[in-house]
Amino acid sequence: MKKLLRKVLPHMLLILVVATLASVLDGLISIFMMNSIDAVMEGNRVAFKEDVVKLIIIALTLLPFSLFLSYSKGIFKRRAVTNTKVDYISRVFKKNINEFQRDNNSKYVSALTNDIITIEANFIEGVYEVIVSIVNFIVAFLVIGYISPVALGAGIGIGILSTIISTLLSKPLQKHHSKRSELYESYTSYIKEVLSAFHIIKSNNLTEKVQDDFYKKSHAIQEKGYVIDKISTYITSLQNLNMSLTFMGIVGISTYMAITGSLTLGGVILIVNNVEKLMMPLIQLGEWMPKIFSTKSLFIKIDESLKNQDNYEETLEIDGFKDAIEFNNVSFSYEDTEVLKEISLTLKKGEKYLIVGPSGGGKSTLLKLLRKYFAPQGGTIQLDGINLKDVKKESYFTFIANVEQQVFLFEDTVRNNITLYKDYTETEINLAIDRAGLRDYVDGLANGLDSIIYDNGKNVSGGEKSRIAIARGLLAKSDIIFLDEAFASLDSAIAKEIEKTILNFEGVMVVNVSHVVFEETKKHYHDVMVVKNKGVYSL
Ligand SMILES: Nc1ncnc2c1ncn2[C@@H]1O[C@H](COP(=O)(O)OP(=O)(O)OP(=O)(O)O)[C@@H](O)[C@H]1O
Repeated sequence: MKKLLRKVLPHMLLILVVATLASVLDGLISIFMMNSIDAVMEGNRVAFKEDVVKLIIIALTLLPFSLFLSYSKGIFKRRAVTNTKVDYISRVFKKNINEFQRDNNSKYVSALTNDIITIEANFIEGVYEVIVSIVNFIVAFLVIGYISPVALGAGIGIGILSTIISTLLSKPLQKHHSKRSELYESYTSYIKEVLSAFHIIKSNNLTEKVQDDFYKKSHAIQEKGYVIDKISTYITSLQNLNMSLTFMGIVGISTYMAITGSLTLGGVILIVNNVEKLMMPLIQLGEWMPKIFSTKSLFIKIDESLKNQDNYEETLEIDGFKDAIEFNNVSFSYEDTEVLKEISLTLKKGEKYLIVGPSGGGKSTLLKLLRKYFAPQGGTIQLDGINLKDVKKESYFTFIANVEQQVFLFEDTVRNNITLYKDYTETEINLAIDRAGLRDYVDGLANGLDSIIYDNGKNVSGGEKSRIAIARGLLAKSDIIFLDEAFASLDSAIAKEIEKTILNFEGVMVVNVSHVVFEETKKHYHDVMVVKNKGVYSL
């Protein structure tokens, strides 16, 4: 909340300056109007004419300021909303990989859509309204004070009462906004699940159940929105009642002062005119302050969800993988499930390792430790003699490539999908394509490397996706390639062919976690290891 305000401070100051100038000009219009009415009452034609000319000049000057004020609001909102979104996404990418994977990513989608829309409607819009209202209130306050301190005293009373009411009433709103945000999160997750399971739902005749569940979830959100609107209406009604009573009071006081001769007719008109200008900002403040306060819970929720539990400071950069990765008595547990216990092993540069074992044995966990998604709770993993825990992730990730069963492809050219938007020469790209066995695929495309891959590879086969992932690793000149069930969904002939290609990579260490084991390729690995019963054993 505070960070966002700091970032848009110059825009807020601009609004403050423009709103102040516009409001002062408006106040001057009231004063010259009062003077012109009093001049008419006194029969002073010369003074009347002068005041009317001044009135017209000020009214014309006010026009560009009013336009600029609404323009500044647009700029302020655009900047504040963009900033909130960009800041959010950059903080999401600061999450640790394992902590991000532990969450359902609908949480982030919901925050980026629903929560940010609420922040825009209640906080960002609210900040603008509050600045303008405060400025208008102060100017109307000074104008009335200039004519009648008594009426001004009444104005102070309204201000204090109104602020107290707004603050007290914003508490229940905060709670409901936070609850609605949670409902949105679960709703977004549900929609994602239902749309991904479209064919399963249709082919198992589950449409009615889905529609029923969908109704319940949508209804819960609408119900919460209804409660929020209801509370907001109560708040606004109370504020309006407060304003109406005070308005009547001030008009009564100024009329009485006119009857007793302590105020001119122009003065009464000025006060009546400015009481409204004093009231409107207060009504606005009464409406917007609870909305602004209610978003506090959303900012807190977003902050909490973006915090990393593990904030270990990595200090070392590496310039490549030179010798070996060693596990020294490494133990790892998920909460209370111990998966690996005091394992020791050495993986050497350029060598190829096949990791097998029963389901749930801990193969993926071993790979996650190697990929630095987790750090072990016991023992150490040494990379060329230094503790992997101390190596900066970005630095380590430069030298490793991951090939998984699910390969993510961007909706972009084959070239950009292979280079991952980094600069390489045509020779380097072509070499990687040849070594990954992608030559036939690329040559068969109408536009070669400039052909577009659509919708996460709808027009690319499973084997071609794996080869693209391998070409990425080769091009990045990775020293280590980790494969995680990379061949699981491939035709065995294609899988064997890709595996053979990888086994021939010189100088590259390969760690292949796989259920799919081919006898003819198995013998080409330097070591085949089984991960089971919390240990790792060479076959
Ligand atoms: N994020 C997690 N939180 C809690 N427990 C987990 C988590 N990930 C894995 N486990 C548990 O740790 C154990 C090892 O899981 P792991 O995924 O490493 O096994 P695996 O050998 O790769 O299994 P599979 O071959 O079925 O993929 C399993 O009992 C699993 O339930």
